[in-house]
Amino acid sequence: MTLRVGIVGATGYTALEVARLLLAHPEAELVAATSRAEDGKSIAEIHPSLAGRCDVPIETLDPAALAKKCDVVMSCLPHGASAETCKQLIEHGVRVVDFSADFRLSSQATYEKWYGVQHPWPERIGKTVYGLPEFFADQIRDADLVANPGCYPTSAILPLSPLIAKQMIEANDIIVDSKSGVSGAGRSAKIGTLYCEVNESIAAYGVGSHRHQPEMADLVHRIGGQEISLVFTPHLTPMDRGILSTIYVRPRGGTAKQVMECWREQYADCPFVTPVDHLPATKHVAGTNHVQMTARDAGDRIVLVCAIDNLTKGASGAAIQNMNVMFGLPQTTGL
Ligand SMILES: NC(=O)C1=CN([C@@H]2O[C@H](COP(=O)(O)OP(=O)(O)OC[C@H]3O[C@@H](n4cnc5c(N)ncnc54)[C@H](OP(=O)(O)O)[C@@H]3O)[C@@H](O)[C@H]2O)C=CC1
Ligand SMILES: CC(=O)N[C@@H](CCC(=O)OP(=O)(O)O)C(=O)O
Repeated sequence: MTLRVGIVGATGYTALEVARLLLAHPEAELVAATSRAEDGKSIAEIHPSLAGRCDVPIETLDPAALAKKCDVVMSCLPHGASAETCKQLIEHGVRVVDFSADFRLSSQATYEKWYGVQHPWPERIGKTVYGLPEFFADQIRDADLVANPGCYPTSAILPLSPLIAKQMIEANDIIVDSKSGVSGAGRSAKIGTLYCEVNESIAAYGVGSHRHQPEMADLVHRIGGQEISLVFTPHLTPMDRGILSTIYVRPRGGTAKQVMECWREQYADCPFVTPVDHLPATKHVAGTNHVQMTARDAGDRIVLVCAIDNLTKGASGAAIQNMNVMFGLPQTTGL
């Protein structure tokens, strides 16, 4: 039976990436798409790269109607708005992958501090599985709601967690320096993402205050069993898509070679995570769900370098991977 997939927030970049990936998925099909602004158009009118390949109409569907049409809904909404929609969809019996940060953290207080809003459904905080099948596939399988990871956190949690779990690095001395393509900021116009602002320029932002810092710390703690403290600095770079994270850690006696061995053992059965000998670049993973990472000795530190595509493994590819796990398909189906 073909899985019927719906998208809420169909005008955005992650929605386009879900639609693109579903075109190649042999067991799932996009059947419904909603938006507040573009009711009555087809999804290909909003995303011209889909022309001739996908003509799903964009409709105003209430959660009950959407739930009836779908086996799973991708909630591609911003944080805050997403939680309320997810709640209503689940109450109407459909399973949901939430792209926002609303259910990723394990504490309501941390969410409200970093996001500056009251949580609309606090009962589910700490009771929603984090959508990283590399660690949580068993819980994802039966979940009604999956909190799809943030893009930057994916690029830090995957390299760091096994090293913390094995106590190979100092837990309180970690620097995550990340660069992202502009699609990470979403499709709606903001001055900081205009061509003239980002072209031929790289800039740091959110220094010491970016909301992905607590997500990285929370998840590495949950997976690795040890509290960590880290500094995270994101940068906006003049490319469409991709994230490169350069992570500075202090080894507890080991070497980069041992880090690579640890990763190779940890991710041996994970089809999308590849420790590589070369220095990964965003181009090596662009448009794919793959994660490449490597480690190098550098004085009294080890430097970890991890590349992902923010729209694929950082968002929509991960969501399809999660959907596959939820419905008993191989993780790689359609990816
Ligand atoms: N871009 C990326 O690389 C990543 C994004 N994410 C997360 O995925 C989600 C979607 O991101 P992305 O596609 O980039 O975002 P976009 O800004 O491109 O699209 C978001 C969509 O949500 C709808 N929307 C916006 N505000 C509201 C609101 N208040 N209530 C209801 N609907 C609203 C809009 O549709 P309309 O106005 O037509 O209703 C819009 O199409 C966000 O939570 C984002 O943080 C996660 C990882 C990576
Ligand atoms: C380049 C850029 O602006 N990136 C976004 C992160 C996108 C993302 O993953 O955001 P959520 O955690 O909200 O889902 C940012 O820094 O806000």
